[in-house]
Amino acid sequence: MTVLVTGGAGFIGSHLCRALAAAGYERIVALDNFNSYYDPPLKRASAAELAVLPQVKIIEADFCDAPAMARLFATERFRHVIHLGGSPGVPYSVRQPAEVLHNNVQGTLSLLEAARANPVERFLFSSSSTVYGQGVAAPFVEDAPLGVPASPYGVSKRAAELLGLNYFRLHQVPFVALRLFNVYGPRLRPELSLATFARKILAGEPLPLFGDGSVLRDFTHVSDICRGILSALTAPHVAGECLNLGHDQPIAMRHLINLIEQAAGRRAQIEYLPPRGEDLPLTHADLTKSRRLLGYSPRVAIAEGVHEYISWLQTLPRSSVTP
Ligand SMILES: Cc1cn([C@H]2C[C@H](O)[C@@H](COP(=O)(O)OP(=O)(O)O[C@H]3O[C@H](C)C(=O)[C@H](O)[C@H]3O)O2)c(=O)[nH]c1=O
Repeated sequence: MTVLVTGGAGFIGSHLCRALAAAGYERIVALDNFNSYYDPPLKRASAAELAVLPQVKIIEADFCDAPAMARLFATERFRHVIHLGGSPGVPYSVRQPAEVLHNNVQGTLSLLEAARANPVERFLFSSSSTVYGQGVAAPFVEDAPLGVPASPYGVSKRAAELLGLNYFRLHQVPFVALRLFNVYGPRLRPELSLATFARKILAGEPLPLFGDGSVLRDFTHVSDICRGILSALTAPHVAGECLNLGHDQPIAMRHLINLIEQAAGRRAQIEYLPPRGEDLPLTHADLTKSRRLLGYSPRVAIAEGVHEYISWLQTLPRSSVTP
């Protein structure tokens, strides 16, 4: 019985494949198209480390290629699909909306179609806190009305959620939308705030801060996210649901900078830039539903996670840390 992980060589995917193997899943297909969204050698290195695990098979393919996915699903007979892949960047989606909509919506559709023809026990989709949009009261509750997303990325995640929920109703694909809140940890994508700030501070360069540092983010450690995903594979009564995987303790960006300063033992220089229209002022997960349905309870405090991240960054060769 095989589990498919799309985006398997990416940041969350590479952690998840290890967590699945450690939890006893014996065959894991990590699908990735190794696109150039961020440093391809980083992903190749991550895939090479994964390939050492006997449970993991890496397949290089594009999940937007519907005929290829139909063939793959017919051959592999997946038990579970965990769809993490896609175009992940909020500002990138403002620059390249067509590409992001294609990868995140068309790509999800081609996997849903393949799962419709080759039934699976669970289809987990990595959605995002960005679907909550503007003007929603915090903490964000899954079944309360949503605002308009601030970015094409948020739109694409909401559209993909709606497709999956529709396939659950029409075709009984056991779809679950997991709304992830600012996931971080070792191997974090280098363009995100924690990675950017840490690299700049270690290099003694000014870091770019959009706004005055009061933006709040509910940073969630990747190990907590992996525990939530594993629970969602087997928990009863979750098909057709949207569930938050967050930390429920938002911090201001200026506090994040302080934590990095403490962990790195260096002071930050800050270049203040105007706020960006695509950024929500706040993300904050209400965890009532995911605690009830998944037994989800995040364990890693942000100070501990930032410390771990800085220690990991300092193990890398100097050339790959330089911003
Ligand atoms: C890279 C960068 C960011 N920022 C600001 C922009 C935001 O207000 C805040 C957090 O940005 P970050 O890049 O950490 O992540 P988000 O834009 O919240 O989006 C991320 O979290 C959601 C849930 C996803 O679903 C996305 O996949 C993921 O990209 O810091 C800066 O001020 N300077 C910088 O250099």
